[in-house]
Formats: sequence, structure tokens, C-alpha cells
Amino acid sequence: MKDLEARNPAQPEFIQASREVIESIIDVVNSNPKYLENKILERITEPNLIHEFKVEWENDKHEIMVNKGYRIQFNNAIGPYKGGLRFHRAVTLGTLKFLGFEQIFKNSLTGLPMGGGKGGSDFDPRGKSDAEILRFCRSFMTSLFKYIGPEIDVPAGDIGVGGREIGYLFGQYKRLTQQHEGVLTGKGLNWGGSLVRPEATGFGTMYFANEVLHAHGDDIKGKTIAISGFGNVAFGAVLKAKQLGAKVVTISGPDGYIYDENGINTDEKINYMLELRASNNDVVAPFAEKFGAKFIPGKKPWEVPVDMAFPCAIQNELNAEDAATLHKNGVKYVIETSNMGCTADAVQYFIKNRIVFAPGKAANAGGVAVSGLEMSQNSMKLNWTAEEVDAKLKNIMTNIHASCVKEGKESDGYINYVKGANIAGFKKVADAMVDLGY
Ligand SMILES: NC(=O)C1=CN([C@@H]2O[C@H](COP(=O)(O)OP(=O)(O)OC[C@H]3O[C@@H](n4cnc5c(N)ncnc54)[C@H](O)[C@@H]3O)[C@@H](O)[C@H]2O)C=CC1
Ligand SMILES: O=C(O)CCC(=O)C(=O)O
Repeated sequence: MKDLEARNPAQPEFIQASREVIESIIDVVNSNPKYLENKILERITEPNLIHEFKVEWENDKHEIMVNKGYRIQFNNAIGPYKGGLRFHRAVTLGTLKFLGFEQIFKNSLTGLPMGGGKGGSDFDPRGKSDAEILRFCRSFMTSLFKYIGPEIDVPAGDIGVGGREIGYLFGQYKRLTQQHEGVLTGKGLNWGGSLVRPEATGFGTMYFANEVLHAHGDDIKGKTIAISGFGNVAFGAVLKAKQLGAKVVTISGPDGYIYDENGINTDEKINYMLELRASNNDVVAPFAEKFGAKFIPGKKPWEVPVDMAFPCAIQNELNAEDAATLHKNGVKYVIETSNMGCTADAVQYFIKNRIVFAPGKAANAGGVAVSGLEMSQNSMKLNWTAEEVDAKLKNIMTNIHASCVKEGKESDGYINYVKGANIAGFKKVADAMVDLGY
């Protein structure tokens, strides 16, 4: 860790993500001479390639704007680099390195042949017109296109990148290369996308959660749930929670959170989340006004007494103080759905107090899993039905859960899902790295 910190100064999120993985896998590494001889730890924590580029675009006032663009190609031992693009004001190289690193283990857990990558920009979509988003995406792809390809690196969406942005990016890729191919996932249904991809991360986290509950002799039906965020992932999670008979009482934005004691459980309420996200304003308050719910400004939803909490917004959005509040209020399960949504001390708190905690790299793997299924459909030039994709997604989430239990069950019976996910995800990639040589 000392060496890693010295080599990656001022990248606290990357160090946080690395420390968590290394703490989980260190015994596995130390007891496996192959991993030691092959310097797997040293090699897996260093990205294969980092592309950093300038993104120049014109705003509606005809001013030239400049942003940073990145693609981190972290590890491709088990398949082409795969992972989303994030457009968010707080993006730095260190943010994308943590996300790319997490993606290696998550993609491995899905059982599909995908390596780990991530990219994005410090571009802030808030308040931007559709025309500005289009010009930004075009410029971003003009730099990115030479580094990606269906068998090389396949980006997708993440924060600030949804169906609209993937469309603009894919359009520019086609203009530059003349190729209509599976180079991005999250595409529209008419031009190569997969059914269920938009909802996949949210659906997947609820399927995973139900597995967790079943493993504890419980069921999601009738549970009261706090969700943060109101974006793509939160939308899918709220929709599936409703279908499974649970009651979601909160969503949130950077401006505060909504408390809806009746539950966010009508089509009108759930579809309004899509409208709110598409507005590009990044505020959740209008939901309260429209549906007569409570809006609590400047606060996070973790102060509401619930059975289950699902962070679905951004990294480190739930800290140790929030963890203690949830505990005091009787939370039983915390299913991290944002990438690294909980701070390291919050995760420690849950584990120490034996609260069931599932890490993002396991619970949110449904999104990239259906991206992998989109790649398969593109290769075969076939489209599966929603029922077929959903059944495969469910099966993948069930398998990930089983892998976490196998590697994470402790002597007192507590399932340490963090350890389980890290060990299961790591072994497959490490073995491939040994097989492939350096
Ligand atoms: N889109 C996908 O397929 C996947 C996304 N994820 C993760 O899920 C999380 C949500 O992603 P999406 O829903 O796709 O993005 P999105 O852009 O649709 O939604 C992001 C949400 O985060 C909130 N947010 C942004 N900055 C914030 C801040 N500083 N404080 C509080 N809230 C903030 C926004 O208000 C919005 O509700 C992210 O952590 C992402 O990495 C994980 C796996 C797959
Ligand atoms: O679908 C993908 O390729 C990646 C989704 C993503 O960004 C993630 O899993 O965090």
C-alpha cells in the first residue's frame, strides 16, 4: 500500500478502492506462490493504458469550451476493456482509476469475458442544452474513437451518460469509421441496443438483494427501502422494488431528499424520475411539489428509519455517521449500488456490527452484465426478447451471490460480501494473468 500511495499521489479514491480489494485478497495472494512469483498484486493495480485528451466544443453563445477527457484501459486479461463513461463536474483521473479498478473485479464476477475500463470527462451536463450535449459528445468521440473497438474496448454509460449521449457518441463513431458495430453498449433498440439494458443495474441490484434476503431466511416483499439518487440506476431499482412488493420511501439529489411515506410506487411517480433526470437540472425537489411528498433540503436519506438502504448516486455518499444512524434506526440490509457508495469507515462499521452489507461491485454488476449480453447479441446479429435478457440477468445475479457466499462466509456464519466479491472477482483475473505471462 505504501508503494501504491507513493506511485499514485493525490488519488484518494483510487487508494481507497485498492486498499479494500488488497485487504480482502492478501491471504489468497500470500498463500499462492504463482500469484507472488507473477507479481499479480503489483501488476493488477497498474492500468495497462491511460488515454488523456482535450475536448474542445462550442457552447450556445459560440464560445469555445475546453474539458479534459479520459479513457482508462485497466486490465484486459479476460476480455476487451469494458466499463462506462462518466460526465460529471467532479471527475478526475483518480476517480476514473478507482472506477476502472473496481470494474475489473465486477466484470469478472459476471462470468462474461470482459476486462475492466472506465472513462469520462469533467464536463458538467447541468444546464446544458441538447445542442451543447451533442457538440460535446461529438468532440469527445473524435478523440476517443481510435482507442476503442468491439474487440478492444467497449464503453457504455455511467453518471451523466445515458441513452441520448450514447446515441450522439455512436453517431460520431460511425461518421468517423463507417462501421456499425458493437463498440458501445446502452445503444437504442433500433440501432443495436438490448432490451432491459436501461433498467439492468437497478433490476440487478434488486435481484441480488432478494438473494441476500433469501440467504438470511427473509424476503424483499413488504420491506421499506431508502434509495438515494434519482438517475438511471435509481429508476430501475424503484421500478423493480415495486414489482417485488417492497416500498421505496426516498429518492435524493445533490439538493436534498424526498420522503414519500406512501411509497414511490405508481407509474406516474416512477416515470417522473426519468423526466427529472432528462431536465439536466440535477435537482430532486420538484418531485415533492408534484406529488405532495416531503422535501428535506441539504440532507441525505439515511436518517429515515427503513429495513433496507440502497445508495444509488455517487461514491462515498454514505459515511460512518450515516451508517450509525441507519443502525440505530434498525436497518437490516445495506445494498451498495453506486460504485464505492460507502466510505471505508462506513463499510467497516457495517461489518463490525454484523449488518448485512453488499458491495457495489457485486450488487450493481447487472448493468455491465446486460452490456455483455448486448455485445453477444451484436456479435450474433440477433435480438433476444426482454424475457430472455431478464432471465439471463437474474441468473447472473444469482451466480454472483453464490460466489460471494462461497468465498465470503466467515466462521461465525456472517457472510462478508466484500471479501467474497473481491476474492471471487480477483481469482479469475489473476489466473488469466498467470496463464498469459507478462
Ligand atoms: N449506469 C449504469 O449502468 C451503472 C451505474 N453505476 C453507478 O450507479 C450510480 C448512479 O449512476 P446512474 O444512475 O447511471 O447516473 P445518473 O447520471 O443517471 O444519476 C446520477 C445520480 O447521482 C446524483 N448525484 C450526482 N452527483 C451527486 C452528488 N455530488 N451528491 C449527491 N448526488 C449526486 C444525481 O443527482 C443523480 O440522481 C453511479 O455511482 C454509477 O457509477 C453502477 C453500475 C452500472
Ligand atoms: O455497462 C457497462 O459497460 C459499464 C457500466 C458501468 O459503468 C459500471 O458497471 O459501473
